[in-house]
Amino acid sequence: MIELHAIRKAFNQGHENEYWALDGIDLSIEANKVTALRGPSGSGKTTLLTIIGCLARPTEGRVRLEGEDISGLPERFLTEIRRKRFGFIFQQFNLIKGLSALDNIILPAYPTGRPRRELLERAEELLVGLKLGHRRHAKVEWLSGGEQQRVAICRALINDPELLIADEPTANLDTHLANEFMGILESLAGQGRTILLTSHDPLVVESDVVQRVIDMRDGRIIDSR
Ligand SMILES: Nc1ncnc2c1ncn2[C@@H]1O[C@H](COP(=O)(O)OP(=O)(O)OP(=O)(O)O)[C@@H](O)[C@H]1O
Repeated sequence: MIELHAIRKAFNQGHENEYWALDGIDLSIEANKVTALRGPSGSGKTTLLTIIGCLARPTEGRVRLEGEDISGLPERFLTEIRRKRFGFIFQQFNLIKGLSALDNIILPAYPTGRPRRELLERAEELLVGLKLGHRRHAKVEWLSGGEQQRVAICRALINDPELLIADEPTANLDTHLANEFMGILESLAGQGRTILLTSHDPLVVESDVVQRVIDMRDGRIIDSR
């Protein structure tokens, strides 16, 4: 689905504090699989996610999506790809306070022009699927951490993305909620979704739901199984 070729990423390029967060990544992310990036803090996992998700551009190297080289596309095309084909679940969930669960979920779908009624129906369906239908009108700041994450998952799914990207999805969850998240992941994987996540949580990377683990260190891939 996605192929990376010789990806390098520098921060503060040309300055005294130039830092190469990724240093030669060749990787192919397969469709319909759950892949995890594992590695110590600072190994480049999040940086790699942002490049795969078209949130950032590599300094060097090529990214191909379904065979098409997207590395050089203008920003508006990348935004379009991001919106239509990827769903993101961030570590801090990034929900908008003051808005209800439903309103948070439909936000990424506004630019698509789909009718609000249709979006609300789909958002409700997603919430019910994650056993949170009864909290649909609650403001997100009233929800527990696990509930907030489920809202974030619904939001990531509202545009029916081919690839779901999650950065340290269990970092803010206790063991019980982390197990609950793994159950959700299992059902999403069962629907044939392609999922890419970063994690150093053994509960995630050692679970049977994760089909491929890629080990990173110092901006490189050191192992892959
Ligand atoms: N905007 C930035 N400016 C400068 N350096 C950065 C920037 N973003 C990341 N880095 C550096 O790049 C390296 C890789 O960071 P990255 O966030 O990808 O690591 P990570 O493996 O996801 O770590 P963690 O597990 O702690 O989230 C780190 O050393 C980090 O300090």
